[in-house]
Amino acid sequence: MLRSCTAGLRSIWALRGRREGAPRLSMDLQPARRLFSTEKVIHKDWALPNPSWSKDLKLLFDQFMKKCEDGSWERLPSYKRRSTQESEDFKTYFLDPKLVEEERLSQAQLFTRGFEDGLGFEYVIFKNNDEKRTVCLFQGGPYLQGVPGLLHGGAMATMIDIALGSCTGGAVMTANLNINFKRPVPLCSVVVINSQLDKLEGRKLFLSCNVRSVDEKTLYSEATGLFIKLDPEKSST
Ligand SMILES: CCCCCCCCCCCC(=O)SCCNC(=O)CCNC(=O)[C@H](O)C(C)(C)COP(=O)(O)OP(=O)(O)OC[C@H]1O[C@@H](n2cnc3c(N)ncnc32)[C@H](O)[C@@H]1OP(=O)(O)O
Repeated sequence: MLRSCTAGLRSIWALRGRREGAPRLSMDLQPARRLFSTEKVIHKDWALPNPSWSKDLKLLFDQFMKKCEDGSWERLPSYKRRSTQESEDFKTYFLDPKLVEEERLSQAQLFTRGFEDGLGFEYVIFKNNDEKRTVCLFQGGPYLQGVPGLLHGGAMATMIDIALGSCTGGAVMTANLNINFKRPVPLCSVVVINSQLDKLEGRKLFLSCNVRSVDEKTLYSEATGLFIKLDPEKSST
């Protein structure tokens, strides 16, 4: 499995740069300031297929895109940087200019989108607003290895946090995340994270999810999360 993953990656590296919108490899090695001054890179939607996506991931993606046609589901776009409005919302609560330099902040990006195609987190989230649930399709690449041949639990936890967070909306923070890792996830495989909002209690959002294999036969993890809507009266800094 790992050998096919590596072979796949070799062709990905050969292909990238030819793909529209893909930053060239040489450019990615330049200082972050140059990378982030490129509008095309900042505004690129990363939750779309690229050559590193396996057959399973592409197939599931196509199935969910079909479900989007009647409006019951929507694909959530994913950017390296939050929109200006979102950033402003969070800045109000957390950003003490004494703690984070403006120049550093201008380099900030969502760390799950900081890898070359196929090497790290490849994922897309679909949301059903009426049912208050999301489905995240996730393929963890070779740079997310923990135990040899297996996905690192922290990478799984990251995706679970993002998947649960995608059920919330608005300015929220994770207060509690509880994960039961039941089976190890093979590196480069595709998993499906089904998340739902279970309860809303004031500012508290109680969520849960499970992580399964594409054929649904393997239950990899189960998790619950508590997210808190930020209180405009409070600032954490
Ligand atoms: C595709 C796009 C997707 C995009 C989706 C992207 C999602 C990305 C997700 C990334 C999220 C993160 O990484 S977030 C980073 C990791 N998390 C953090 O750093 C959070 C650090 N903690 C905090 O800043 C704070 O504790 C907050 C904001 C969570 C809560 O502070 P607060 O606003 O002052 O609220 P507070 O009064 O303390 O609590 C409100 C109520 O919640 C309860 N409460 C608070 N914390 C807990 C807790 N751990 N366990 C139980 N209960 C708790 C309190 O008892 C209270 O209940 P009651 O008295 O009202 O009953």
